[in-house]
Amino acid sequence: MKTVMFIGYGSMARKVHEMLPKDIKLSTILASARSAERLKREMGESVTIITAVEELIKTPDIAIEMAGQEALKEHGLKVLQKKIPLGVVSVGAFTDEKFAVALHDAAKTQGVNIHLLAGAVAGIDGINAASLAGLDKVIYQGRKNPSGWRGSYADELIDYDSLEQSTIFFTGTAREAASLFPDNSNVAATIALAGVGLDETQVELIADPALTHNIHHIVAEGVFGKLELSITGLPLAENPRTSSLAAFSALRLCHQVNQVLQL
Ligand SMILES: NC(=O)C1=CN([C@@H]2O[C@H](COP(=O)(O)OP(=O)(O)OC[C@H]3O[C@@H](n4cnc5c(N)ncnc54)[C@H](O)[C@@H]3O)[C@@H](O)[C@H]2O)C=CC1
Ligand SMILES: O=C([O-])CC(=O)C(=O)O
Repeated sequence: MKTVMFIGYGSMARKVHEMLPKDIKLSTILASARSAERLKREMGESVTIITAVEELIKTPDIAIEMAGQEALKEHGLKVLQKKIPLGVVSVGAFTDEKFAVALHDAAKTQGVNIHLLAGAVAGIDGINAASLAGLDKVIYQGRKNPSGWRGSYADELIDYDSLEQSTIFFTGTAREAASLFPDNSNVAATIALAGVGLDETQVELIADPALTHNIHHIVAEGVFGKLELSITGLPLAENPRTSSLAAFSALRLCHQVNQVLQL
């Protein structure tokens, strides 16, 4: 039986746990100090709850971060230093160049991989393949109901009470988007790292009170031709910021632990 450690046990991680394949066991949760005691009561003996990588007793086959950019910065390096492959959803942390280099070097030294998950979007494979031949431009638009932006830096840019129609409240680069909106725009960083980079990928963020889904629209043009892709993703019931597909992309990595055929 292969084992997985989750870093963070919020909306996304709970969904992945609920759907884990039978041959993968959640052995450990690396939780925040605030939630550790509550999780110990909830999980009983079945899952070990720790708050630091140093407390790890049995090494899992893979660790998946689903806790936020700061948590990735807190635990990512230590996970890799234990030779544990690492799945990452808070890809926006890679906007911090020093951290990105340190994480990359640690993985290389230890001989393990970092899996940057596609998260809430699709088409990362195609964008990455196209980038090898040359991409002229990549544009990402993220549209959510205002509830999907609340609690972020958007609060300073949007007057929620008077918002009646679809409104672009941010235009900038993927680097700016993923660092200004760390819980809502990690996909901008993922698309950028697959394609033309964090400073060349154009991003527009939109609040639309009529929306019940999170809409991700990507346009990429280059030597290969043109890609235009739109995802109308259902948010997780527990967290309107997070599209359910992001959880399923982490679930996919759990499946891949036992898969010979890697799609
Ligand atoms: N790439 C993508 O498509 C997406 C990425 N994300 C990223 O995934 C993260 C998780 O999303 P949700 O589960 O919806 O958020 P959530 O807020 O429901 O859960 C986050 C969990 O992480 C825990 N946590 C926070 N700091 C921690 C730390 N230092 N160590 C251990 N645990 C810690 C919290 O206690 C909470 O249980 C988001 O913060 C965002 O960075 C979210 C949506 C899409
Ligand atoms: O789940 C989504 O719709 C995208 C998201 O929050 C992120 O990229 O951080």
